[in-house]
Amino acid sequence: MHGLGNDFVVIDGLRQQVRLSADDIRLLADRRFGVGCDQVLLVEASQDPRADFRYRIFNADGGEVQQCGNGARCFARFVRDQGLTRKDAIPVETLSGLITLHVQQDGQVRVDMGAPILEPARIPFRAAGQALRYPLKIADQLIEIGAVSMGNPHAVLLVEGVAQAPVQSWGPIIERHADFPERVNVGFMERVAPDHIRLRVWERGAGETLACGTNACAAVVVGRLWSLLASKVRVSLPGGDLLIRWEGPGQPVWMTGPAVTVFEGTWRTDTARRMHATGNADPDSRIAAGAAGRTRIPE
Ligand SMILES: N[C@H](CCC[C@H](N)C(=O)O)C(=O)O
Repeated sequence: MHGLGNDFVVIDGLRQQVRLSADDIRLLADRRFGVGCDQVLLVEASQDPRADFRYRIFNADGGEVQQCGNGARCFARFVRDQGLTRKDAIPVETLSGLITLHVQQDGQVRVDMGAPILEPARIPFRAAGQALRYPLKIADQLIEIGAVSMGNPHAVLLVEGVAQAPVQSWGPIIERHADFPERVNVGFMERVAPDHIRLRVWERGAGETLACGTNACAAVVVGRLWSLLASKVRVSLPGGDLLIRWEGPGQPVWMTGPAVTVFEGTWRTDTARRMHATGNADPDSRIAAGAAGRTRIPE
């Protein structure tokens, strides 16, 4: 499935017993040796009486994370299309708490992503205290960022134009900056108008993606805190547009956008693991292929 080109392998953990290691996730997410995706979503029964389901989110690097905006919409589409619920308002448990998904008549999904978290310790982000703008030293430069959690951590910086933004160079540096002890997703925001931004995102554990729902929320929060944006903003990402609404501190962020199913299938974990384990690519050629960016070869 995908939400604006941010793609997912969504696994039914309700009607089958699923146990995947971090290696399995990396292999499944690999675009040559596996199926290929930015994140893997695992749908399971909820432990929370207020929700019928929980869904777990794993980045392509195998790490489990707290929240995923595009993934939440795809989860809603999945449980509806699989006949697992007939509700229009679907409460779901995630690592960062309960969120409610609304499947609309037009096929779009509207999500209450909860209120943004601005206290540095809860992002987590190392800072002297809470502020609107934070200095961040990268290489020999001092840049200014906003820092927000949507259940998962986000840094947002303003750029003149997203096309020339240093996503590939600064993205990985900021993702692993010492001031973000759990790493961070990095948004490069171009303000077009009070109700319109362009955004490119280097995602924690996945690299640059075509869209990132939680960073779109975080960017609008930062833009409003910096008095640059209105309460309703069209966020144009490389994969398409999201509509984000935020009335101000303490209020929830609402995200509306599409969710598309592109394929259904069966992943043969046994053969995939065995075939990969016996793969005879010699280390040098694997490294060369990886270096050429042709594929992300799991270790
Ligand atoms: N890379 C994110 C998880 C996926 C978020 C993104 N795909 C979205 O749509 O919000 C993280 O490590 O927190």
